[in-house]
Amino acid sequence: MKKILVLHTGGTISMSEDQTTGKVSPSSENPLHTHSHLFKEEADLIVEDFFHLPSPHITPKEMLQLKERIEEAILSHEADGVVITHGTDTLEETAYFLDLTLETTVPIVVTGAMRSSNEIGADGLYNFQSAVWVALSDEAINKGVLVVMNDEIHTARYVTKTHTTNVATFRTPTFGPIGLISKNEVRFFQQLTQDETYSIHSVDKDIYLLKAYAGMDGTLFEAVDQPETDGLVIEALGAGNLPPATLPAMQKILDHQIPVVLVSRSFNGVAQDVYDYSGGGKRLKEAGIIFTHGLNGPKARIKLLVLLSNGIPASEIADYF
Ligand SMILES: NC(=O)C[C@H](N)C(=O)O
Repeated sequence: MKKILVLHTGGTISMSEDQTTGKVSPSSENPLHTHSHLFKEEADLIVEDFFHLPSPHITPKEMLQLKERIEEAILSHEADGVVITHGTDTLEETAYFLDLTLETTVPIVVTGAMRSSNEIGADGLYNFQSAVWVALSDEAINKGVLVVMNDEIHTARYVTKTHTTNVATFRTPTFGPIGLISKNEVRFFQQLTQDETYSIHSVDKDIYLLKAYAGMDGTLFEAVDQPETDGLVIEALGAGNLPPATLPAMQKILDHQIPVVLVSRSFNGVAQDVYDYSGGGKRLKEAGIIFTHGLNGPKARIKLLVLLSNGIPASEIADYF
């Protein structure tokens, strides 16, 4: 029987709702513990309450601790698969961080819930069951970190939370999910392999994320342009353009050798250096701004953090995006 390491980190999946006030808060006992027996015919679950945090409290430091615990379990052959339960607000960032830093073929699956454990139609136990099934599946081997929610399997790299409350919140814009769970069957549609991992031991970098808007000027860029700043990600307009009033401050950041990574604030598509006007993508790229292909802002920030934490010099960062 396969051994699955289950690391609970908190989030709505381990919360309950006060039936009189409607307030949702962390439960004293993880509600999923009462259901471990459901899997006794299928898997040997090793369960740990690793953190008990709402996911807005998760930082790269917790992500690194999680990565180190998983690495230890894999190296000691403690687990044939790993399931992580996590709050959904920052789930995509933790999942992508693990994807970029864990070099393994072992299935690693992240899941969560949109409804707390005692709400009508609670999705936590169902998503947890699906995640265990995916972690047990031979087809999930060597696919990098996967996110399983609401009967769908997504890559950590491109999945994103798209709705504040709907259980169908996790989507992969542009590319779509890579598999599904149909009743008790796990089916993959694509043969993916994990293609990049970086070894890191610390996450002490100051990287900021700014979003462009009509009429934006250089104020926020000037605030970010500090000696201790290690990097900047900008969610630019459309295919990858910025309002011209941002440019003088942006140029100063580039002159200070701070890597600036550009993604699009559009939900679908990839950033491209198309337009040749002041603030247009062609000119931004020529000025030294790094374009990404399909990552959203929070993911590009995680990747920049991982690359810089790995020791890659700012001058070489462009080669990795
Ligand atoms: N559905 C959730 O898990 C949301 C919650 N605020 C969290 O991320 O911790």
